[in-house]
Amino acid sequence: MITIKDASLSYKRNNPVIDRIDLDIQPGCIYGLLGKNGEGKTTLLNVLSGQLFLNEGTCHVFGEDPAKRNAGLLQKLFLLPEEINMPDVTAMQYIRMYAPFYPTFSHDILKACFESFEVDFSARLKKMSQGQRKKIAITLALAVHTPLLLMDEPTNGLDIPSKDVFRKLLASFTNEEQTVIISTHQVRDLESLIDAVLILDNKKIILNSRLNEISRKLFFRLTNPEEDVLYRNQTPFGLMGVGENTDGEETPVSLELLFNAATLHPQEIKRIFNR
Ligand SMILES: Nc1ncnc2c1ncn2[C@@H]1O[C@H](COP(=O)(O)OP(=O)(O)OP(=O)(O)O)[C@@H](O)[C@H]1O
Repeated sequence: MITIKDASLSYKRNNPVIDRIDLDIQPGCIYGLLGKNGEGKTTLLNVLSGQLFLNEGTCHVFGEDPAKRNAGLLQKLFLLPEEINMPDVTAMQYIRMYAPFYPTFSHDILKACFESFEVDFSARLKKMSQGQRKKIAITLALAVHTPLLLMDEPTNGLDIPSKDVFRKLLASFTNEEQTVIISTHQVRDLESLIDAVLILDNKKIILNSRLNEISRKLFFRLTNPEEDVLYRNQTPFGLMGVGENTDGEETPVSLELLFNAATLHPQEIKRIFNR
């Protein structure tokens, strides 16, 4: 449903942010998009939503080039940006400004989000805190219920209980017909929510894999110092490590260990995932 081929984008001449990347995104999955600061996550989400244009290569979303900004395609996708400039209207007026554009808009989801986030939808956005405004923005993103939902750091600014509410709402109100891509540094907020991981590093996609494939190919557990691992980290419980899973071990994926292993050893990760 998303196919990117040989794609490059530069803000400055001869300095691409993404460089000849290929990417296939399957429908019906929640993807976690990970990458260090400045690696191009926001840029990629903007390309997918038709707000930035590639210098080279092609991008197709539901078979169309988002750069053409056809209304039919724009109705099928929604980008929740990290920072949003909101007008001086009430939360409900804000939602009503956008709702008519999206044929998939769901009043049931809207009601559930307002109730769960406990926000006053008659309050003016300009008088809300940053976190309260974020809840309104997330509410709109979930309620439009588009087949493709792109979220840039959605949990930034949310308090701890609201992060939990966000996870529950996302899990309840997305279905197999929707694809969600969530860019974040808060990997703990994504654990138990995502089905697949994308890692952007050094201008390339160095991993695009479902969690079940990741746990088939890698182990994540306490290790002894002599063991051959890709990356390990001292924790209060001992040395947690990630390594190639050659014995059919079944261990839960740690996104933090995975990210460190992949960015430190991209070639090894490529070898393991291509075998
Ligand atoms: N409008 C712009 N003009 C010039 N350079 C830009 C512009 N927007 C982003 N960049 C540069 O492109 C690179 C990628 O930025 P981007 O915001 O996509 O990264 P990111 O992975 O989302 O970062 P972060 O995790 O810090 O939010 C950075 O080096 C950034 O400085």
